[in-house]
Amino acid sequence: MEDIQVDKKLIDGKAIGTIIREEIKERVQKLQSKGCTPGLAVIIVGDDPASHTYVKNKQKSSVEVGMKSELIQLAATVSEQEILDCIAQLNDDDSIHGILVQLPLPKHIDENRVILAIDPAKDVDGFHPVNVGKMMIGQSTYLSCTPYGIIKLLERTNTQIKGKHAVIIGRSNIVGKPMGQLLLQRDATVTYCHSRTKDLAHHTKQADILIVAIGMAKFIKKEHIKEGAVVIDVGMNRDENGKLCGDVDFADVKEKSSMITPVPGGVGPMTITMLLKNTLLSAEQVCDTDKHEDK
Ligand SMILES: Nc1nc2c(c(=O)[nH]1)N[C@@H](CN(C=O)c1ccc(C(=O)N[C@@H](CCC(=O)O)C(=O)O)cc1)CN2
Ligand SMILES: [Mg+2]
Repeated sequence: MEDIQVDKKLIDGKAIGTIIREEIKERVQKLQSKGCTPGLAVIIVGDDPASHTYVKNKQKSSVEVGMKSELIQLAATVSEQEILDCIAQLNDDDSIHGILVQLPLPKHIDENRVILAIDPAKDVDGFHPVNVGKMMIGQSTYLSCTPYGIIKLLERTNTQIKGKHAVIIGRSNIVGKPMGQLLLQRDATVTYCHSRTKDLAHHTKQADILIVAIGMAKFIKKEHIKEGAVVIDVGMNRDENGKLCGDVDFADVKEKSSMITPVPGGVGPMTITMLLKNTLLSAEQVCDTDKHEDK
């Protein structure tokens, strides 16, 4: 018999993402049998190679689960009004259930105005203030894909959240801030840390669940964590050899943690998985008469 080595400490976002994508695919097939194909439109501005890679991945993944994918590529010199016009057209297009604008945008474009132009019902990134507001007060809505994916990683690994102390390093609108809210709603005690936090290790050492989104390669060492902590690494950096790595020094921290996400293959694949999930939910709202609880 084949001996399959399973690393029990590793939170395998790629594997968990694949299982969830299979579930999404089945639900897409159900919609298709009723004559409705979920459609995702992605707007990309400029030619940042990393952004183009993520967008290609989003397109490929959406087609793999049976969705229609539409790509709108705009030059880096495009005016803000042209982007807004493009969004207005997609808002009115009944074959499109999800719209996202790949970030970051060029400096001359106001990201907030662009996000505000997306119909909240099609905002599958969960970045529109209406959806952020709903999330804050615990109403059913599209959740920002990275924190939503992290919640799914914790759930699917049976990590208890209730009563645990979760420490988040990072306070961005798309990861840190919503992450804390989602954990709070699941009865965690939440501490936010950031670049100005004094004695960071004092806080991180108290974490049962440590979420790291600080943007500094291999910054978190074993001295920063409590024995047995669950460590979630949102970072994506290049190390001194140009190799992709997280904000956590994986080799240093792994032994002391009870579970840890790798980079690559941890949080990243879940971000795209939850984008597919949000697009599915949007299409179900429009096409399906069945009620779906799990938003
Ligand atoms: N409109 C949005 N823009 C951006 C988002 C977002 O959610 N919506 N998030 C990031 C980029 N991003 C998706 O857009 C993203 C980044 C990385 C990954 C990922 O799977 N990473 C892999 C490694 C990839 C590699 O080899 O380079 C991993 O961690 O395993 C997915 C999505 C900013 N912009
Ligand atoms: Mg800008």
